Amino acid sequence: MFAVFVALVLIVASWLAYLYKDIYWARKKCDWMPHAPAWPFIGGILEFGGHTRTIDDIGRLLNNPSKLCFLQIANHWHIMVKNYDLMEFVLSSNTILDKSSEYRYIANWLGTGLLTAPGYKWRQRRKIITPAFHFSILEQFVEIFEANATIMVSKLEREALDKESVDIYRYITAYALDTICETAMGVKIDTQDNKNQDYVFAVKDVSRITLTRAFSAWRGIDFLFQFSQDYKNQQKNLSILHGFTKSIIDKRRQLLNEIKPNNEDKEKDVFGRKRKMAFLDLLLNATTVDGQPLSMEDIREEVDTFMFEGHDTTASASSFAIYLLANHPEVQKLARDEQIEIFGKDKEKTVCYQDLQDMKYLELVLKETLRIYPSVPFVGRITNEELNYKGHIIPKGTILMLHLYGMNHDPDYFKDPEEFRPERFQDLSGKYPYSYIPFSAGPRNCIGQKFAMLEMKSIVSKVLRNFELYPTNPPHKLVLSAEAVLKSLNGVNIRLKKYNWAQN
Ligand code: HEM
Repeated sequence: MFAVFVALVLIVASWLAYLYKDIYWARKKCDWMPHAPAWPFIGGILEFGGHTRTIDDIGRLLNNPSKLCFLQIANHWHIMVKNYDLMEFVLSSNTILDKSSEYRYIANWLGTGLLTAPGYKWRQRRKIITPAFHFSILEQFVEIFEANATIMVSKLEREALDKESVDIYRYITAYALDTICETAMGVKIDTQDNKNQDYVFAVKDVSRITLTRAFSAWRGIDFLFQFSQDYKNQQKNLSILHGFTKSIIDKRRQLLNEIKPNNEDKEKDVFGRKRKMAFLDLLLNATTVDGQPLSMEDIREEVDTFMFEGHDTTASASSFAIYLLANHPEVQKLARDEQIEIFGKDKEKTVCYQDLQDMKYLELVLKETLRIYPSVPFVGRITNEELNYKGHIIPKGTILMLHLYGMNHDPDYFKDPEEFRPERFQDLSGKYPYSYIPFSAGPRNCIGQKFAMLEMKSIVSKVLRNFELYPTNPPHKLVLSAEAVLKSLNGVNIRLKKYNWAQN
């Protein structure tokens, strides 16, 4: 019996030694930066006090002159980065392209689509997908943005006008889901009319579970996670999400087949309307380097990636922009004056791409919103070789956690960082380009950045043309949570009154 016990102890000890041996060396090699307190085995997990405190907790660890911190969590180690030079070094690199291990939680849903793809696969996919964001394609989407925004305005008029408080995020997120689905997949899902709610719920729940796993010592371990209730929820949700995407891909494939080739109608859809090119069409027609069409799985993971990256990010940012406008009447006035200049007497005139380009002040408002509330607060990479950075070693296998939120709120880069001042972007000299990178930077930057700015301008413009925005009484205080996308856990509440455009 004693021998079995000793054998067991030896097995466990060897297993732990195997798991933790690299950390010992990583610690030593990273002695050129401050280290977060670490307990045996669990490391620095106790430094974190739950997801509403993640931003502050990381900010605290980085509050030192180097703006760097070595952090061990279980058997992984991170370098947390708010240091300008290292941020630039990582993001501008053509070799530090692999995403960190936290992304594998979302990979259950997104597979290895563009966001999560390892470097070698990413290059090929990025080449295939880049044309989908050409100006001529984005231009076609303006009509879809506007049509869905009209539905949202009617809903707000019915349900939210003159109420004490309305959570604008709820409305914008449904708008953004409808919009990304119609643009990316070419189909309407009408979530604004309360359809496909199981899909909407599954999107939300999978995002929540992803965050919980990224910041939990035991849920991050696949073997333990499979015994939790969230594992069961996740499996159910994934089957809804993947089933939905597959059925959409099938429908779109069928629709494209029904359009007669070499026929003057080929630019029209089956309903006789001018056919819009969806990203999905591009994927259905794409081939790999060896001339093979993309498989169903290849297409599905890209469509899921766009559904995720393309709605939650813009929904959060647009809601925060509207919240900031409601709380800053002088900025709201300037933004509306610009709308009046562009739309003249007719607030319902057909909006075109150029109109959105002309909204220069609104663009400053959105940039400043993304500085204060960056939709993606952190970006993670992993090193797959040992790196030499200014004579220091960054070991192979290091997770580099880039704190975009922290940079944006650092007074060394932005004077009075907590103040909402869109004008600051008018004369930002460009001295520190990597201090403001809401869409990341370098080769793996956000492919949807132009799409996002257009969509956000479109929806905020529509709201400004139809409503006066006010803070709630007392003013609503946001409870921020750094999920995969930055959110407010208690909603984004404001008050709305009808804006009388005729007075202009
Ligand atoms: C306010 C809106 C948005 C913000 C702030 C934003 C921000 C970002 C950031 C920071 C990254 C880098 C993520 C990382 O390295 O982990 C990224 C990547 C990406 N974004 Fe966006 N995004 C926005 C909207 C969109 C939209 C609308 C789409 C699609 C229509 C999109 C699609 C993507 C994709 C596919 C990637 C991965 C790119 C690659 O690795 O090549 N994003 N985004």
